[in-house]
Amino acid sequence: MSQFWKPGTERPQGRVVDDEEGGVLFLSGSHHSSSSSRYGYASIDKQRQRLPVFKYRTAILYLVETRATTIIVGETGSGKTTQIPQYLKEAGWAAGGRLIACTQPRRLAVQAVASRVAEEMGVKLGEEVGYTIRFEDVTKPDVTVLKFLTDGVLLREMMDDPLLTKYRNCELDVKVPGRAFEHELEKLRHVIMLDEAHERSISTDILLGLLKKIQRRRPELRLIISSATIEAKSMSDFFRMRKKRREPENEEHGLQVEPVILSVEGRGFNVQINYSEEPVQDYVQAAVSTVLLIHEREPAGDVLVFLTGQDDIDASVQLLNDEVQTTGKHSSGLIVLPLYSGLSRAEQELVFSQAPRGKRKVIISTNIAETSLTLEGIVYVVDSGFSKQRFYNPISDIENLVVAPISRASARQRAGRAGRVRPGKCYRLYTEEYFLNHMSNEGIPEIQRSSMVSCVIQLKALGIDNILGFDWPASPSTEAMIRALEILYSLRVLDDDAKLTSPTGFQVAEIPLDPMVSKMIIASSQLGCSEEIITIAAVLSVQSIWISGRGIQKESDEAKLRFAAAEGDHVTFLNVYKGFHQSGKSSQWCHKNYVNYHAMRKVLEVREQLKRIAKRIGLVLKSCESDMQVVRKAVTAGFFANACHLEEYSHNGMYKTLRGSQEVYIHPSSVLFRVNPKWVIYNSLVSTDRQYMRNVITIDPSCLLEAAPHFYQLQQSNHLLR
Ligand SMILES: Nc1ncnc2c1ncn2[C@@H]1O[C@H](COP(=O)(O)OP(=O)(O)OP(=O)(O)O)[C@@H](O)[C@H]1O
Repeated sequence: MSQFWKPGTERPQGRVVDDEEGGVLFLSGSHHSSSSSRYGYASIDKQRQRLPVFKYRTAILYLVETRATTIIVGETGSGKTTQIPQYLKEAGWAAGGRLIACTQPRRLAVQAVASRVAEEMGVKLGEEVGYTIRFEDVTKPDVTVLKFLTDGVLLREMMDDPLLTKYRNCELDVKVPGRAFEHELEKLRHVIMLDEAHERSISTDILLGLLKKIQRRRPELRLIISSATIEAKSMSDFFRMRKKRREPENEEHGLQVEPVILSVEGRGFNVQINYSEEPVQDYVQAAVSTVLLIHEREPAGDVLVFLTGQDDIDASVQLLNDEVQTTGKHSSGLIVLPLYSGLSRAEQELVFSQAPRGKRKVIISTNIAETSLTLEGIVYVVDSGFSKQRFYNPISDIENLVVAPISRASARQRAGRAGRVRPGKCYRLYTEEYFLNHMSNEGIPEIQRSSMVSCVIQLKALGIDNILGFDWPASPSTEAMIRALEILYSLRVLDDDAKLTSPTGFQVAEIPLDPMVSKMIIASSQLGCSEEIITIAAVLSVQSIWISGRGIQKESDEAKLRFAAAEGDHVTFLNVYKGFHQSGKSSQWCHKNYVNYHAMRKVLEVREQLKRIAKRIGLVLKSCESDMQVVRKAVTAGFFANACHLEEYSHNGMYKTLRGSQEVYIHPSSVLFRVNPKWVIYNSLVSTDRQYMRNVITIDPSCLLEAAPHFYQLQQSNHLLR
């Protein structure tokens, strides 16, 4: 490997050195001195005590006792996520029916951390320690005291309980005076921990703004904000109360409202960083070659590879599996597993299973595995240096998923996936010079590069009317806000006073999907095609149901033609779903038809969950059998804003969006590629050399006027009906 790889510059051990100084991600000053086997045999209590955060237990508990907001910064693997909630419980913060909540930005991390903490506490998952993620609640009322949940779920819970009073689970008599009041106040004291705040997910940012607001009303609500790399100072400034808002009576109760920062020193095991000597041209190919080299030359230990999305992960899984089958020489003993959010639960959980003796597990993942996860066997990490990120342009109202370079903070998180239970190595598929001089230090907060539509609807559902005046840790652009209000108004989710409409606005807010998809589902209930539309919504929620990859494009395109519907992709999805169902949900059927079996299992899961929600909010579940005209109408009711028409004299399939006149093309993966019907609606855009529409359906333009007369103004109607 020496020809290809350059180790990061060596530094003496013993002190945490910032990697900018020396080009080495220093995991020196390592807390663990034990070998992996020693570590493996240590009792759970011993393991817990060896974590760097343990030395800070008393300090943390003191700060939480005396401060409204505590910001804890510590290296990856120092024990923040798994230990701090347990310390709080041990110190009595869960006594008297209270609940300690700890949020994570990612679903997989929530499940993994909850089961680890349950194991450490020796309890059954779902009892004292539980978790809640979208569509899944594994907690027990009156029994669960430690609850892990996604930041998105906590936000949704706030819609029903804006002051989060349920986290105290006890009645309160607020009128009692004097010492009794203190007793009542005691009941209110509970802790919410926002973990991995450095990821700056939209939901975490909204929570930060909301919790700051709640704290003004309920300062006895304690907040812990924890992260590996957060810019602690700016977070602390955000929570600093402005003078006029300070409430001296809280300080009389011994509580200081000003935030405090605690820095936890010490890291996990050493991780040796290696950089590519030359810039890499093709990171998929480079990742595959690196895995094969590791397998050939390095001692036992599993490998975790970070790529960007389902396409390149599936491609590299296939390349590695081909290698295993054809040459067998270098690759026997490899077990290759994909990991991305489009996989079903069962498939995702495979990555936690232990490889059989003599085998090496290779997990190829998106950044879903970047934070909080401990995958026990991982010794080697391969980092492509890229991830798929959302970028939104409020002027064109186009949100793209773009493959973009990661930040140094992300690179450190990725490296940190090795070295959690024993020393490890990280292979970065970029040069050291690039890491030091060209990578940004932190990523851009998601809120500043996303459409605000979902965010606005959530805030509205929380009763926050002055959205433009909301206190954000990082402000979204005014254009994005205005654009979101405009879209929600046109979907008739907001009324003339920018309040949620009844029932549509409230129903849309209840469905945890993009409001356009939610509106499509609500319309389908009225049109009598909700069974079909819910299937379509479930398919749209996974990245792709097709198997694609190098060398199989022709076969996969031919297979797709077997299901292709003249109406477009949405109806094609219904044909695939029907075929899958009729085959008895068979994996062989999927294999034969180039359909991604994992993705179809996920579709089944999401579909069931959506049906449950639809019933709960009073929608009628009904099938339209073969009447695809109503299906198109329902899609139009949600996605009318994405209507496009083919340019009259276009010979290369150029469309223009009706609103904004943006130039767009049908994506080659669509069944309507090269068919080029006159009028279409798309579900999303991807941008490569051009703006491509993904998941496209033909429409009758008169349906646009029917679905959104206010949106497509009269002056456009002549053009529409031309
Ligand atoms: N499932 C697990 N199996 C074995 N060890 C684990 C597991 N989960 C956690 N650990 C041990 O606990 C340590 C601390 O994990 P924890 O997730 O609490 O750290 P953290 O500081 O929150 O890191 P990060 O910011 O990366 O999430 C790990 O480095 C590992 O040694």
